[in-house]
Amino acid sequence: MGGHRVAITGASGRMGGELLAAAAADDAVEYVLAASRTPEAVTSGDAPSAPDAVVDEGDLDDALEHHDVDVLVDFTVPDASVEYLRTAANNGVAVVVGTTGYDDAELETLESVAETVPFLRASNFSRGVAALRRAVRSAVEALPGYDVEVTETHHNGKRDAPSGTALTILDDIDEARGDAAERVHGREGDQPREGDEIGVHARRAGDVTGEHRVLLAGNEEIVELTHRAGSRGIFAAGALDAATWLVGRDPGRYDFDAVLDADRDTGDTGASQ
Ligand SMILES: NC(=O)C1=CN([C@@H]2O[C@H](COP(=O)(O)OP(=O)(O)OC[C@H]3O[C@@H](n4cnc5c(N)ncnc54)[C@H](OP(=O)(O)O)[C@@H]3O)[C@@H](O)[C@H]2O)C=CC1
Ligand SMILES: O=C(O)C1=N[C@H](C(=O)O)C[C@H](O)C1
Repeated sequence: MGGHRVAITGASGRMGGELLAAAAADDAVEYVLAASRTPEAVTSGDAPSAPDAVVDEGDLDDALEHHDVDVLVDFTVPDASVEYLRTAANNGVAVVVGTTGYDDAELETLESVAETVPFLRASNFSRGVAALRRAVRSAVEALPGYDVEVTETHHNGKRDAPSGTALTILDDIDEARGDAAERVHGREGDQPREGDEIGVHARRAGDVTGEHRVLLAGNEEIVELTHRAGSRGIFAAGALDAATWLVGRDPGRYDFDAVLDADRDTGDTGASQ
């Protein structure tokens, strides 16, 4: 076989479960170590997605070496994630990170692992959002002076707002405009739109997997670009593709776009029939 060995932190979470299922179906993955602060809650036994081993988060350090892990995939919460990544870096294990909601200090610590190991972080591992980002950059460049508003909708269990993807799209818009616009979160009372500010709206409802919408309006016309995730499986599959791509690379920071570029070169677009 000769695939690689993956550790999944936060294995008891929504994304953790999806990653276990995707890893079980991925021929490039030879061995799965699941880690959690609640290992008893991790899918185990005879379930088709059951990992090869489950450890408590406190045992992660020893387990990475003992189970000869190549790459750690983390979708958890910022403070736990920073600790998991430090542990991975100390063990020379590559890291793929999907967690969102870091503050600036946490981000700095997180990114320092790239000095030691290959590190790839993305706020969204879907191919469709990568395409949405390209479309948004192109529309913003083509429509200078148009008003822009960004709206994201997620399930009622999501902690961070605005979503990591919305923040990435806002950064993309700033880059395309060559300027950092003021971000107005929600709107209430006597608060008309001013200058080139960008309105940002976060909605939390039901079990919505994730929707991102960018509205550009001006010149008596409207352009709306929307991505809707149909399942969390797309994020898990993207993260595992990134893990496969990352194993064996030099220490440093890598982008999900590089993974997608490599897939396009080989004709693997991830599209189901
Ligand atoms: N980049 C991308 O493509 C995507 C990113 N995400 C991001 O992934 C992250 C996880 O999302 P989701 O799976 O829905 O969240 P969940 O709340 O379902 O899972 C979070 C996981 O983290 C664990 N956890 C929570 N708090 C702690 C803590 N203090 N110490 C250790 N472990 C902890 C939970 O453990 P326990 O089960 O014991 O509570 C659980 O396993 C979020 O930041 C989300 O935004 C989500 C989807 C796609
Ligand atoms: O928490 C989620 O669910 C998601 N989080 C990511 C984000 O914050 O952008 C990606 C996706 O939208 C789902």
